[in-house]
Amino acid sequence: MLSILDLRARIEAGTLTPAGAIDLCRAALAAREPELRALVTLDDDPAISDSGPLAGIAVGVKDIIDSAGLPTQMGSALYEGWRPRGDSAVVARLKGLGAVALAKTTTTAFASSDPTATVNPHDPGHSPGGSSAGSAAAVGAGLLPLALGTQTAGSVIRPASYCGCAAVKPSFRLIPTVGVKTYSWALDTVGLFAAGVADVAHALALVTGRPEIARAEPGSAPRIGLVRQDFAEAPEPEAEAALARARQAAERSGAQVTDLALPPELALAWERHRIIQNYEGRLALAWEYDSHRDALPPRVREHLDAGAAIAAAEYDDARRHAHRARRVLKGLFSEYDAILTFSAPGPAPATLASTGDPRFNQLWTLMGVPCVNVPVPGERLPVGVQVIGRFGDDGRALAVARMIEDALRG
Ligand SMILES: NC(=O)CC(=O)O
Repeated sequence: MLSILDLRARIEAGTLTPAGAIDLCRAALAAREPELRALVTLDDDPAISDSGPLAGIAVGVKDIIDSAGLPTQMGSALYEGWRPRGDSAVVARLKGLGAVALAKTTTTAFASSDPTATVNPHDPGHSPGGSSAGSAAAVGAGLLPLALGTQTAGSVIRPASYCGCAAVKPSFRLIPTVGVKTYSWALDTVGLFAAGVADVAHALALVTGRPEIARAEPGSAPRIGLVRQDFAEAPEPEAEAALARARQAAERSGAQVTDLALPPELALAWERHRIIQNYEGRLALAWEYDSHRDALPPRVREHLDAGAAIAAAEYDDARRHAHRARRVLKGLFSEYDAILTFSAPGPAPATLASTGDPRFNQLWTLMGVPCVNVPVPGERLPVGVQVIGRFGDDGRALAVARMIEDALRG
């Protein structure tokens, strides 16, 4: 895969120019995009800066996130050809750092769960996941060093797990969602995909202006709670095996790993994630639903129908449960430095008709805590594991994730 850190080292050493780095991505895209179908649009003539810490780094931008000069089509015919005047906040920040918004990547319609045309880079008969399908597939295929996604349920961590790349769903609102099409204002979180955890940490530190995120250390013996979320359906054997390997890797690195059964408040919040997601989706997509319901694809129409049937009192009750669960989780993080759990129920589904199940992601999105996908090397399709930190402690979560990644690679 194309690593941000490797490309930047070559640029800073003078053995590669920023324009040359962009050309590497263009060549890689030309070779595999026809089969992968990860992109919606490609900028044929982007401005390429020679300065800035991300000069020469091509970025894939999920097609619900605005990038001036390129259409934002939301994965829906309703927005075909729609062009924003300006950049979203996160794209403006990336361009200010010297990065190039080279392409818009596929998204499920309105970042919901109707599959895209994108295929898994490791097996075209398998799903790349969603809703950030194109970003995960393009990075996992080694075509782009950095891509943007969003997560409302599991749309950053799950596709990264399926496509075998690192990713971070940061603490809630760490990256602004200004200029990003809203599905749920309480859940939507902008995330990053890159080749390895160190690349993701480097990019997050620059994008957020918090260099401490990339400098954080895991600590000499980090206390890790191994969570299986027994209240969710059991995972597949491949996910169990990946979690066991990650546990052993963490223990080899000096971590204390103990099994952690989540308190009941967390399960109650997990059950209510969909109430918040769909109630808010119905209101956020009111124009699309009220004026063009029949033009919506089946899954998003189904979710918005469900949202329309949720009473405000039920939504308010779900939010109270989420608030209580966040308080309980905050208390847990006084005893643990990180949580280790499944990134997805198993490897990518052997179908293009589904983007997979977010049941191991939705709770953490609702809690607003940082989540990192760590690819677990294997012969078969990729299966990742998820490292989760306390709210606002993104650097520590990434440091523990990197410790496990290094041990797995070792
Ligand atoms: N946007 C989302 O997070 C939906 C999903 O997990 O499929």
